[in-house]
Amino acid sequence: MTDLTCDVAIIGAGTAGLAAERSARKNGATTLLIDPEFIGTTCATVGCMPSKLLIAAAHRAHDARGTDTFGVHTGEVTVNGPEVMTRLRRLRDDFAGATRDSIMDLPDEIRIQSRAHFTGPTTLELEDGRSVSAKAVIIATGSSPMVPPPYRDLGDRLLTNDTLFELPDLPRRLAVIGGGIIGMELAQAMARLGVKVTLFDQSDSLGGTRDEDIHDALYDALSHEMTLRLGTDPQPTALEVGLRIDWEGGSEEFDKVLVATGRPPNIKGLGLDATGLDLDDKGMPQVCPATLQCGDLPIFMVGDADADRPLLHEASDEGAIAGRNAVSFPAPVPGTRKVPLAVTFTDPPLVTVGQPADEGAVTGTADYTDQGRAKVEDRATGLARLHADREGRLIGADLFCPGADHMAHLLALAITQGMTAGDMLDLPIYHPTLEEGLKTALREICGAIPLQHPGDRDCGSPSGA
Ligand SMILES: Cc1cc2nc3c(=O)[nH]c(=O)nc-3n(C[C@H](O)[C@H](O)[C@H](O)COP(=O)(O)OP(=O)(O)OC[C@H]3O[C@@H](n4cnc5c(N)ncnc54)[C@H](O)[C@@H]3O)c2cc1C
Ligand SMILES: NC(=O)c1ccc[n+]([C@@H]2O[C@H](COP(=O)([O-])OP(=O)(O)OC[C@H]3O[C@@H](n4cnc5c(N)ncnc54)[C@H](O)[C@@H]3O)[C@@H](O)[C@H]2O)c1
Repeated sequence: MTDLTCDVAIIGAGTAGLAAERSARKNGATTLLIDPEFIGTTCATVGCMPSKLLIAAAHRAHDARGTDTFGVHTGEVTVNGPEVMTRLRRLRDDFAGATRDSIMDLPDEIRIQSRAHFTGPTTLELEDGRSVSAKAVIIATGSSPMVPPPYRDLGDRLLTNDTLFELPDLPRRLAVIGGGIIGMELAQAMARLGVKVTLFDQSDSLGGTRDEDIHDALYDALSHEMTLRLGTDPQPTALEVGLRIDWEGGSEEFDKVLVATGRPPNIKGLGLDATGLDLDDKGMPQVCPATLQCGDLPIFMVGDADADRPLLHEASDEGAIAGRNAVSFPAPVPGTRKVPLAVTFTDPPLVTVGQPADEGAVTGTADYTDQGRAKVEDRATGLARLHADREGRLIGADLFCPGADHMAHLLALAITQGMTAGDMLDLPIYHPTLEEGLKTALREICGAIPLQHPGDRDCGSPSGA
């Protein structure tokens, strides 16, 4: 017997699931939003927002320590760990509370507090034994930290992004396992807050880069703030107090270890094998990135659950596309996917936009170690690489430089609009700004294509540009 029926059932009330529910309802469907907790999204509770709060405190400490060069003397800078963590949790709780309120604003009959698993392509069973029958199902179950076996028995010495933000105080010595996005952001933040940090990765390179020079600049910047041990196979041992990490050729003791070795999709226990979908060796179905449909069934997969572009704005976009397509099934419409944009909030930020420099691309470079505004601010470091096609149209960029998180949006706009390097040079670029640094890269592309240089466009550089 079916206990609940709807047009579209959404499993998971995170960013992607909430967007999917809104979209399906806006398109005329009756919906059910199923989640065991409704505690707020990963972004608000244990992801984007608390991590940025920690990073914000770290930036303040770093800037406070760096004032002497301006002739401004603040005296010794001290970091009060409990105060840092208390502010973090207070604001984090506000963000999470606002998200929870928006969930609670949904009509009661839509919210089903339970875990769900498939019993067929469009039928689900809830933990309390009730069943759900829908015309379409959207999977929006997110992802969770993967903790490799040797770290699982470390008790409270082990931290992941699920537990780090609950610490009452900052640890004195922290091992970070995984030099990907989470590892780099949190390792640098902790180091700037006075924690002695060693970052381990089994790979020889740090994550998030696709350009060798950008990687070298990133490595150089981080290596001044923490110990980097790449290409190692770290192995932990619990001590009476804290833990020891051994690797080939060395060992070091720590108070805590943060494991940031990736976040696989939450598909365990979902019963995907009951759907009839073809599953790969990881148990994942094929998901069309344009429609978010799984195979040819009325099942859609969005957000971190589909493992493609696991970022906040992509989770919202995917939810909205899938919500609409779940209603229009069996005629899903390909959604417009935005220019890929990823920002790692290190200082300076690490950014990728659009395509990498594939064969045939023309690349221009801007050096930020000698850029006027960056020098004014005592932040002169890193570089930007802009990539164009053979016609000079911008197709992508890799940046590790001050202001990269903001300039990335300008570049995404230019790529979306099909602008050439010359078109960008025809826009007003204020002096002296970080954006001005990009002119060097744009001019290099124009020269290499070559693009016609309008007779009335100046090619000089103002002082400190
Ligand atoms: C530390 C950290 C920092 C980050 N920083 C950024 C950032 O700065 N910028 C950025 O763009 N992205 C960032 N991200 C990534 C971003 O947070 C995620 O991409 C986004 O939150 C994914 O949203 P989602 O809806 O897919 O998943 P979630 O928000 O995790 O939602 C999944 C929901 O599914 C529910 N669920 C799971 N299984 C079941 C089941 N069987 N039945 C019912 N419900 C179920 C869960 O309870 C949960 O509510 C960060 C992530 C982390 C971890
Ligand atoms: N600013 C942002 O947008 C932001 C911030 C944080 C997280 N996120 C999202 O969260 C996702 C997950 O981030 P993440 O950093 O956990 O994963 P990741 O995939 O970016 O990095 C994992 C790293 O761990 C290493 N690793 C794996 N197993 C290991 C082991 N046993 N020992 C040592 N190293 C090991 C890998 O080589 C890799 O470098 C990201 O893909 C991103 O989408 C985004």
